[in-house]
Amino acid sequence: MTTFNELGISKPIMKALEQMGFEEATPIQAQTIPLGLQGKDVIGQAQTGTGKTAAFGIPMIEKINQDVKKIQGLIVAPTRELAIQVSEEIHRLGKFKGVRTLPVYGGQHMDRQIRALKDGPHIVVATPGRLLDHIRRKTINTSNVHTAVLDEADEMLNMGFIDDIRDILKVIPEQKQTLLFSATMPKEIREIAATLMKNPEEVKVKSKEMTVSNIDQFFVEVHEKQKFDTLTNLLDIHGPELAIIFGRTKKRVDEVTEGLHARGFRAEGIHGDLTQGKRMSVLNKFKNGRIEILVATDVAARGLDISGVTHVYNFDVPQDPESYVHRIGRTGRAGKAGEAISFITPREMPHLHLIEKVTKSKVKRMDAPSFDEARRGQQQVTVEKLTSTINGKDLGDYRETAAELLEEYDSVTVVAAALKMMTKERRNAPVTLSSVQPVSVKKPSNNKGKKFRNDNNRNFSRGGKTGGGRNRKFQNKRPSNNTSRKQG
Ligand SMILES: Nc1ncnc2c1ncn2[C@@H]1O[C@H](COP(=O)(O)OP(=O)(O)OP(=O)(O)O)[C@@H](O)[C@H]1O
Ligand SMILES: [Mg+2]
Repeated sequence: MTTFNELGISKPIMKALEQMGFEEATPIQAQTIPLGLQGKDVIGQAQTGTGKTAAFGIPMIEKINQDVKKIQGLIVAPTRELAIQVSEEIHRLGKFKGVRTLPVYGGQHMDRQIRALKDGPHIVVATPGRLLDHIRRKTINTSNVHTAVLDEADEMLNMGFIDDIRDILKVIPEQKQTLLFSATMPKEIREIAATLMKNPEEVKVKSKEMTVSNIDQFFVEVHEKQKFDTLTNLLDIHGPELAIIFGRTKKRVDEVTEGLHARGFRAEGIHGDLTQGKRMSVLNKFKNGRIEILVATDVAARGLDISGVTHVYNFDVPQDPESYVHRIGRTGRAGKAGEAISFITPREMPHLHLIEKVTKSKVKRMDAPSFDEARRGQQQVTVEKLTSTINGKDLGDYRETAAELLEEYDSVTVVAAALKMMTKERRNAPVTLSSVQPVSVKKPSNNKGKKFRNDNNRNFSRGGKTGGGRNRKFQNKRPSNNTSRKQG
């Protein structure tokens, strides 16, 4: 265990960490903060939800001279929502030092952005396309940047972004420090990374699996046509606090969302075809629990840190093992428990085996529940609510009313009626989705860099609070590292 004090962190940042409830450094933070402070180039790999943002954020903030109103730190992230989230975390960490941070991303008014940039932020967190736009218009000056970070580095160095990244790094002073972070780092991407850095130190938090141990991983073998019923049955049984359902395409996301509405679930979809305003509003609704289900393309797979996500469903199997790691990593963050359930059609079983092999994790079989089991599962969710009320709350004058009721009816009838009222019975509306092709196994050598940038993967950004809170001690049962890659 390493305390932040031992890492030699300055007072204003210590104060921020205390306010954020960070009690001790996570392994990736303990290992990379000293290197960052020494000015070394670093490739940092650690599992999802283990605090990589602060691992690169803290040393960057330490090195900012807040009296110089120029951009000194640049962080590049693959999606808009992620740029906003990282910017918010950097703001929280740096506020007592007076460090000013600005997120800069596509889909936002250029004029407003230019005005905010004129105010002289110290750190800019940007998506690559919009950043390049500003560099070309000379509305962002990178000549004072001493630290550059690529968050989700393997994704940023993948086919869709690599040229932009090279162009961005070209205009930053040669003597800069470059930090690359991700939960996944396929070998061929690591090789590209090394060409952009000076003798980078590679820090890999040791762990057998790429995925975090606090996520229980399951698969359900299910035919395409049965997927939707299986999904709603599972949702009834699991009663997730917040759930993310990943679908392969935008159309798929829209159809699943509509289907869920038809069956009475509070769900909204998020993908790259929506306006930025809509994307933000959907994400915010999800974060404050006004909707309980987010249906998403891979645009939401990387980096997003939303507290309360208890379940991730891969309605469609992810295209590659790295995407699997990031998708399921939206739950089980900061030591919390989570469950991930992947739907696999019989023809896709080899693909599941590839995922297991590359991530070195065991995905357990779960039987698809029947409609009857789902009904009983729903009732069980109600029973749990009822028992926690019995145990936890002062029932006051409800007891009196209950006693009166029991003079008139027998106890089983009274409890059954209460359960029926409390249970959200689903409408069993028929839902048919358009058919899709099963995913086939890709040969491992098949230039991994060139993955399908199929959907809206680019330009996802997320806004809003990170799971804040007091005393957030990392209870990671088995701290380990992980791996990540593309999407955007
Ligand atoms: N030392 C710490 N103690 C307690 N909580 C922490 C600590 N460091 C980070 N956190 C919290 O843990 C959560 C996950 O952190 P973060 O988003 O940086 O993870 P990550 O490693 O970047 O994950 P991903 O690979 O999914 O991007 C955040 O809510 C963050 O505020
Ligand atoms: Mg991250």
